[in-house]
Amino acid sequence: MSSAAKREGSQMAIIGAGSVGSSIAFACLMRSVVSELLINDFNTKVCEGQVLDLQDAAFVSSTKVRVGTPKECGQADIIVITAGARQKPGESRDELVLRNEEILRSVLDGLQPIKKTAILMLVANPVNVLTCMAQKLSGLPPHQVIGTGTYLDSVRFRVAVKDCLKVSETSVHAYIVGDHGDKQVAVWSSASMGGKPLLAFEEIKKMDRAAEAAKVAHKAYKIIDLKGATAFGIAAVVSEVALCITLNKLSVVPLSTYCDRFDACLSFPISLGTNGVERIVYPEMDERELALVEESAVATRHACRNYRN
Ligand SMILES: NC(=O)C1=CN([C@@H]2O[C@H](COP(=O)(O)OP(=O)(O)OC[C@H]3O[C@@H](n4cnc5c(N)ncnc54)[C@H](O)[C@@H]3O)[C@@H](O)[C@H]2O)C=CC1
Ligand SMILES: CC(=O)C(=O)O
Repeated sequence: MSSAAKREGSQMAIIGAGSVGSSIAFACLMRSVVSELLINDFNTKVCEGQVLDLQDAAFVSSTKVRVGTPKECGQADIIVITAGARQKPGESRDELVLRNEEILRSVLDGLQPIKKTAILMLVANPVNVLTCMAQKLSGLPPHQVIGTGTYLDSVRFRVAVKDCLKVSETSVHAYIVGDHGDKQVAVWSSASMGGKPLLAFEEIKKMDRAAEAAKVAHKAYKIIDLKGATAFGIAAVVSEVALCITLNKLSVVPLSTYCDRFDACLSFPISLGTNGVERIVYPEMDERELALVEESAVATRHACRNYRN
């Protein structure tokens, strides 16, 4: 089936039309990811403004865009949730949890009944905790509820490595796993480029790897200090994830889902298609990396204690 045919008639809904929601809408519009984009925000004035602005850009796209009611959004094939408070400078993602759990609860209520085959994608932070909550409360099977997890962190990681090795980032196979936040883990031990372990390259041996991983983990803080929010990176990520879904690409990308090995919603490479998560891949990790992932699993289990069976 051609890409265009596969996308025919497909709808994506974006809940939350702030910086992140509107940037995601723009990225998806530019890439004609679906036939129709529905945008919803409880701030109806901002929502209408964003939609009118996006409609001005739609002439280069085959996607139509309009305001959607919560009920209409609940019937979309892909539902992206960005509604939520964002970090103030210096604030961690975890500190948003109480505010954003409340918002997510009301968003999910408004979307019901959610289309049985929909893929629900959480973007609002803390994304692992909200993914766990949505797996429990949305009524969808867990493999249809994902979070953007450490995809953006992994992109940031690959850029650091490609700058060091002077190759394109698509040639670097490297993942940040676990937490999309301060406890994220850079998996150096099994990362590779051109079939060769990263740790076997002289440039990587000489690199201050701990400092590079810390820079990746702190990049969002730096952007928030400078401009108040991050938006373009996550927008590119969501457009790519949405294409994986609409085109049933089965690409392996790091996203949040329930990980049985750690009994928590964490971010690990998964293969993703139209039906959602097809498989989870746990990369080889050394003892230190594994211990750090276990630490973030404990923290996530604790944060999700009210939404676990
Ligand atoms: N997962 C990731 O990699 C990233 C996640 N984020 C997260 O995305 C979230 C949104 O960030 P921004 O767009 O910068 O914030 P923002 O403040 O610009 O936009 C949030 C929007 O949500 C809306 N909203 C709040 N409650 C709602 C409800 N019940 N129903 C509908 N809309 C509602 C607000 O009216 C506002 O327009 C934050 O939690 C932020 O931390 C941001 C960047 C990357
Ligand atoms: C804000 C956020 O989660 C990020 O840019 O990574």
